[in-house]
Amino acid sequence: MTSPRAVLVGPPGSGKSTVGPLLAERLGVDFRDADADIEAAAGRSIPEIFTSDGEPAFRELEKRAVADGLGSYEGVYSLGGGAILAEETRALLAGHTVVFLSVSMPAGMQRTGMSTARPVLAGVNPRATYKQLLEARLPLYRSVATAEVDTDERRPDEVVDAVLAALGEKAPVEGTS
Ligand SMILES: Nc1ncnc2c1ncn2[C@@H]1O[C@H](COP(=O)(O)OP(=O)(O)O)[C@@H](O)[C@H]1O
Ligand SMILES: O=C(O)C1=C[C@@H](OP(=O)(O)O)[C@@H](O)[C@H](O)C1
Ligand SMILES: [Mg+2]
Repeated sequence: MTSPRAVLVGPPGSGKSTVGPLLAERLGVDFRDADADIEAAAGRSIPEIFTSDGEPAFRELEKRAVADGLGSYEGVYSLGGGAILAEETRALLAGHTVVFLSVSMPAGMQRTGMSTARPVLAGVNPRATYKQLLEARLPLYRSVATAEVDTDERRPDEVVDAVLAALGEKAPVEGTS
């Protein structure tokens, strides 16, 4: 049975899609992003899927994509921020190496603020939406995580260092790899 080397979870803006490829490069493994897989399979962007089919339909696609990925990927695997909302997905994550990338509300808002790519943050009061989302999901991220890394004060490459340390993998010394 194959298993991803590390699964990245966390709220929108925690840096899963940015840190994932950097982490994969450092570990010398492949990278996959569940959102990219869903978009490729559907032939549509995530906002398009939300608009035409609605969030429940997106969550179904997400559940199937993540179940496939967890069973077949061996590299670093970044999930969308809401993947852990599905109880089946949380159950499937048991036994995997799951890193929760945490982010505070101000930093997460700043990182996601300029983008329209996340329908869950669209609306009249993105601040309240983001706060609610963090509060509701924090226990879920923690329930599946085998390690937690705070991303607030770290650049993406520093997040990678912290993830490698949390996984017990020594970060290669500059210039020796
Ligand atoms: N550690 C970080 N420090 C500063 N900006 C970051 C960091 N990680 C990600 N970003 C930026 O935040 C935005 C969202 O990152 P992304 O990787 O898409 O997050 P996620 O996949 O978790 O939603 C991007 O513009 C990215 O460049
Ligand atoms: O938090 C969420 O519910 C979502 C987060 C997005 O991924 P990122 O966390 O990578 O932004 C994407 O899966 C979709 O827009 C829904
Ligand atoms: Mg992402």
